[in-house]
Amino acid sequence: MANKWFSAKEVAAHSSESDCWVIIHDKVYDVSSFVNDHPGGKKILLKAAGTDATKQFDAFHGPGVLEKYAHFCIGSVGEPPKEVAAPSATAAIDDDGRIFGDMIPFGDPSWYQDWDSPYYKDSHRRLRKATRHFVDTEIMPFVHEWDEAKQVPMFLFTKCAEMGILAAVAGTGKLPVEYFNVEDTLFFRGGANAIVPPEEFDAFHSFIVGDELARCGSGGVLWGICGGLGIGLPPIIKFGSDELRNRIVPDCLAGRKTICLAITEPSAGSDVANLTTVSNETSDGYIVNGEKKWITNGVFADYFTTAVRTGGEGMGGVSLMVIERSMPGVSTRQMKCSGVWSSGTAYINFEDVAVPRANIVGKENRGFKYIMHNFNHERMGIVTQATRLARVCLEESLKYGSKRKTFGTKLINHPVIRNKLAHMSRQIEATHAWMESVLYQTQTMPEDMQMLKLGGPIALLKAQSTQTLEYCAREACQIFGGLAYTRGGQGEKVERIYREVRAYAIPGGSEEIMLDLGMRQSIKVAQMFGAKL
Ligand code: HEM
Repeated sequence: MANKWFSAKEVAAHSSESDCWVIIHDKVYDVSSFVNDHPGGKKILLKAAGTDATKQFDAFHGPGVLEKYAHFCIGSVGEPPKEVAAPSATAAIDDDGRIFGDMIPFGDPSWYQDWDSPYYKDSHRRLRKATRHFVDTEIMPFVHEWDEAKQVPMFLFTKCAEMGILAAVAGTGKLPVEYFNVEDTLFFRGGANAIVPPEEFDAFHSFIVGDELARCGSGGVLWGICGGLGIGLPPIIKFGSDELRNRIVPDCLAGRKTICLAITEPSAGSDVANLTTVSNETSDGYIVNGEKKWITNGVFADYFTTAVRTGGEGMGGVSLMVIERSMPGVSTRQMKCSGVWSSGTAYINFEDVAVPRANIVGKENRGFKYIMHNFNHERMGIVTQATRLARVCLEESLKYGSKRKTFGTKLINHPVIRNKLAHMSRQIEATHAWMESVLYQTQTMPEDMQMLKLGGPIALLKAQSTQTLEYCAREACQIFGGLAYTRGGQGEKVERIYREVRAYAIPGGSEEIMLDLGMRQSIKVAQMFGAKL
């Protein structure tokens, strides 16, 4: 951004179609080259030419527009400061990290807003700040573009790897330091002085990265970055042979290759035990035939961690194996879905694909167990994202509601709107508190106990989070009115989130299955521990 200073009089001299400047929030924008392309129209922009158009601008645009068009900024209005500029307001209030973010009520979790919490320490606060900066500058301004293009750019994976994001969300509960160089990442380099010293990494660090990423307000971008990696890689890290791990994991964590999990089929969704992709054994491996459907990242992934029937019927005959895009007989096509557009949801065909024995994950016919191992982690990822997306709906509604006026007063002054905001807030805060409590168990409870005791609560929590998301998305759309019915612009996030609700409520266990499983499992576990039911 240029560091020049202009008087209001100087700006006023640039008020024609070929020479058009406007002042917005004390910054001067030269929009001469944009007049004819302005989505709101040429005339309306020209009417504001040479003037301070802050008020009109704020009424019609979301905050991301100025970031995206920062290249039009040629300087500021007023006198240059006599001394070196004071630190920004955010830096001033951010010294001890107790206050962070915009302070919109319930727009961020309570530990951002000066509440005490037993879960977070300085490394969590530093990570929160670094991740937010990355999302604000490298992701948020481009989300709409990527979504409309129906793909995230491949350079995003290397950027995320360089931050340490891919390693943080790789999903094994700890940092997979054997497979990436911590000194190559912003988060983890520097030993004891790192943003997060690697040995301090815990479930809350991973959670913060997922939570802050979800502020981008796009399930497509979120799943584009980590929807495949977060569930496709853990089985390999946990159960793969040394050779398989060393061949695949470092490339995926460095963003050089991408991976996805291929389980669901056209006729086997939540019903994993009945999948029909089959293999015939050969002397050096398998010949695989079958179809997979709704596979996140399948459009571009290099590796498919695939559930294949290698044995008899039911869950005991399923293996996990890594199928590679380069293998003859693999073809993928993009599916047309309501949401998560940029995540590359694919329909996959395997036709006589020869898969070497070395690509089997763990032991033959143990795939069902490995898949089950993944579920708690996958569901907690969905809970994290769904809860933040619900918060985004609330935050956007509060921001919009405090500038949009109807019947002579701001929307937030209408009790009927405040009632909606209240119901959104109470559900988000309740879900968030439960989520933190469960997360804490994932880092204190032995892993075998987690499998037993957390499966039920996590299933219920998943349903809680997606129903909260559904409620908040709906109410936010009502608050935004027509703006939530058009793609892009001020209602961009809520319009998209509303379309993406089902992408959270169905995969990873539909609400119906989650609610039933959650109760069934909880009753069974309680009985095991002595409840007389
Ligand atoms: C730096 C200057 C400006 C830029 C970069 C800009 C950019 C944009 C963009 C990208 C949109 C599409 C909607 C969105 O993404 O939010 C838009 C829409 C619009 N803009 Fe601007 N704009 C500027 C200044 C202004 C000014 C000064 C006015 C009014 C005086 C204005 C009035 C509008 C209107 C009425 C719309 C349509 C809103 C709608 O669809 O609801 N813009 N502008």
